[in-house]
This record gives sequence, structure tokens and C-alpha cells, in this order.
Amino acid sequence: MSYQDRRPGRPSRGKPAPRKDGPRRPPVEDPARRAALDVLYAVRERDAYANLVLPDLLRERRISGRDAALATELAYGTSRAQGLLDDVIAACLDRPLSKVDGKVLDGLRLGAYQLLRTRIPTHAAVGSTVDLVREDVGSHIAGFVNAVLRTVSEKDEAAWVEQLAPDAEKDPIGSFAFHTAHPRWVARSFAEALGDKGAELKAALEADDARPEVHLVARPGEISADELAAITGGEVAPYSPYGVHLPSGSGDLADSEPIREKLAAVQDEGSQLCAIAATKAPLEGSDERWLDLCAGPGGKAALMGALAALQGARVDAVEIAPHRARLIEHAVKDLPVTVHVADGRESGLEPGYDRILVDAPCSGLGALRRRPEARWRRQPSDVSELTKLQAELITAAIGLLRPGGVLTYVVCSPHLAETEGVVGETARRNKLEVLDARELFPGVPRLGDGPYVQLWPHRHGTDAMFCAVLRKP
Ligand SMILES: C[S@@+](CC[C@H](N)C(=O)[O-])C[C@H]1O[C@@H](n2cnc3c(N)ncnc32)[C@H](O)[C@@H]1O
Repeated sequence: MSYQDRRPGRPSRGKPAPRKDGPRRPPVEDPARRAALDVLYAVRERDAYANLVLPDLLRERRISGRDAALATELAYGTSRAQGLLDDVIAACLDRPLSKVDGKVLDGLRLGAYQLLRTRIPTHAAVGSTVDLVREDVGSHIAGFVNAVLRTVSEKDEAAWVEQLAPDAEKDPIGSFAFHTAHPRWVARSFAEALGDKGAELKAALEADDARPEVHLVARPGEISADELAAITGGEVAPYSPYGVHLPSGSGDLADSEPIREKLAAVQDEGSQLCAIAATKAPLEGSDERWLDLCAGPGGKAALMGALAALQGARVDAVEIAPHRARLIEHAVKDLPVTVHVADGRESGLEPGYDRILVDAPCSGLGALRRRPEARWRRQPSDVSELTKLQAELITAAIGLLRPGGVLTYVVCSPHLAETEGVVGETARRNKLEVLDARELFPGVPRLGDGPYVQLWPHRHGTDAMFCAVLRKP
């Protein structure tokens, strides 16, 4: 289908006639789809993060209730499924996708998502999308958008996948990747970490494509997980003693009382478990000086700080980005945590720490559920740059650790290069003892053969966090 094929007003056989091109009608009031489309523009044009743009936009425009839920579903769902939607749209065009104007493509993605992955009726999905694109790009494009979306609507998602996905026998990873809207390289990295190209890979990718639950952490010493669950209507988490899982659709939490009062914060249960592990790794001798070397925005620093307060320890929190350091300051207010804006590779801090957490910058492949557009933005080449930085940060941490001290290395990724690869190599080179991290995750099932811990959404309901614990001789 090309722009020329479908001019506005040209009737299409057997389908509802597109609207006549006439004087511009006032736009239909559709705040949810308008917000979702504006989020897609921001992600594509400004490299914005959907999960940061949308909440601000909903607040600014006072969109709430069902409209907010629909905007969220459409903005995040469309971002998450982008590659799959693009393949379907491309199959309906007679020109490369790269020749389609950016705003028009965002509109087509939004429309195709509604057609393939929601129960919104075809006429509403198509009509509302055509209206939005017409408003932003002009009437001349309406016929084209209408025609492409009508073609998309001729099959459901399963039929499109059947037509376009690689053969499952010949290319199981490519096939699962296509079915679950993941780039192939991401699916391959999951397969390598799991050691599986079959049912478990499928389960991992499916869980990664589902909307995640929101987890809260109850601040130790302030409120128990039971109390927090009772206040919020959530459920006590299965593994973290401080965790609460909220029911889906809990809405904007920033204003809820426990969070405002700093009794609780939003934090994935896997992150909680890793921060707790960093504070519990076995140690002989003093246990008072703790360091969080990559601390922004401060989730783990706050949990470590609360645990440090209970046992008379202190935490230094290092962060290279000043704006993220400010977020840490906010998160650790009233806790025994000192924030330093510095490069962790040369922080200038006094060596001799008893415990150090290196929660290193990483590809984030373990939290793709929470960052809707990330899977399509990340590139394999990002990983090699990151592993260099990760190794440098671990090496700097080793220099700051006292003999007998423990270093916990965490990334939110299952990619072997930034997990076992970087840790194994750096530990060998520096003659560190690798401890069995599984012992620091009591009650957590399916942790494999050790000594490292890799959590997974499909096994544990957490982000895919990796944790290694090393002791300096
Ligand atoms: C994975 S995040 C840490 C998350 C944090 N621990 C939490 O739980 O909220 C990694 C952080 O490291 C910071 N960072 C990147 N390079 C750094 C460096 N060379 N030194 C210190 N921090 C760095 C990033 O800005 C980012 O805030």
C-alpha cells in the first residue's frame, strides 16, 4: 500500500467508505489515544522513556480513571510490541517502512496495536487513529492510514505471526522472538543464559512481554510488610521480608501516603533481594563502613541505609550523574547515608570498606517489562561498551575494599557477557574468592547450580537480576 494508492475519499470495496475529504472537522475528543500517540512521538523524536513521559503527561492533562488506564495500555503496549507491529505494517506497504513519515508511522503502530493486541472494535481503532494522524499531519494522509489499517485488520495477530514469523523448527529462537515481540539478539541472550531454546525460553520471553506487577518495599524499622500490605491492599511478597506486591491497576502511587511519608517505596522484589544480599554476605570483623558505588536513583541505597541504621553502620553512596545524585538525596533523607557525586572508578574515597555494592550500569535486558521501548532501542554493541565499564567499576571497588571485605556485584540483566563473563574474569584476575550467592537468597527456588544467582520474571516474578558475591582475601 502506498500513499498514492489510497487517496482520501476513494472508496474501498467491501469495507466502510473512508471519510470524504472536506472542511476539517473539529477533532474527536480522545484524550487517551492522544496521550498515547504523544508518548510515542516523544520516544521516537527525543529518545524519551515512555514510563517517565506518560505519568507527567497524564498529570498535566488531568487524565485519570479509564482514560488513564487506556492511555497506559496503548502507550506501553505499542512501545513494547513495536518490532512486531512494524513487520506487520511493512507487509501491508509497497515501500520500505523507512520511507513512511515518523508521525504517520507512530499512528500506524498505535492503530495496529489496537487491532492486533486489544479488543477495541476495528471501526473504533481505525477511525480514531485516522482522526489523530489527520490532526497532526494533515488530511492528505488520512486515506493512506485508513487503507493500511484496514489491511492490518484483515487478519488477527496469530494469523500475521503465522505468515511472518521464522519457521519454529529451523529457527526456534527467531520464532519465539517474533511471537513475543522481542529482537532476536535479546531472545538469543536469554537462551544462552537459560541454556534452553525450548519451553523455558518461551516462558521467559512470554513473561517478559507481560505487564509487570508493581512491588513496594516497606522501609525496615518503620513499617512491616504486613502493615504495608494492609494499608495498600497488596499482598506480602513471597521472598523479600520487606516486599509487597500490589494488585494490577493500582494507578499513580507517587501521592500515596506510605510513599509520601517515606515508609515505603516502589522497588522490584528482585532489587530488594540483591540489596539485602549485599548487607548479609558473610563477613568477619568490623561491619560498619558500607559503600554503594553506583547508587542513583537510590532504591538500593535507601534499603541498605535503613538496614545500616538498624545495626549502627553507615553508607557512602556514589553517583556520577548530579541529577541522579539528587534523587538519592531525596530517597535517603534521615538515613545514615552520605551521597557523593563522583565517578566510581576514581571516587577519591578512603579505602577500607567492609561491604561494597556495585549495582553497575548495564543493558537493562532484565527489566524490559518495565521499560516498554527499551528492547527496540538497545543494540548488541551497547553490551561490549558496558562490560568494559563494569570491569573498571568492579576493579575500583576491589581497591576500596578491606581485606576480608565483601563485594556484591549486581546487574539487571541476564546477558552472560555482563554477568558471569565480567565477574568471572575480574575475580580471577584479582584472586577474589567467589561465594555461593544462593545462600543469601533463602527460600527462593530454582536458583540453579550457583555460585551466582540469576533471577527471572517467569521463575520468580521479579526482574531478571543477577547477583555475585566476592570476598577479598
Ligand atoms: C543500575 S543503576 C543503579 C541503580 C541503583 N543502585 C538503585 O537501586 O536505585 C547504575 C547507576 O550508575 C550510575 N553510573 C554510571 N557510570 C558511573 C560511574 N562511572 N560511577 C558512578 N556511577 C555511575 C548511573 O548514572 C546509574 O545511576
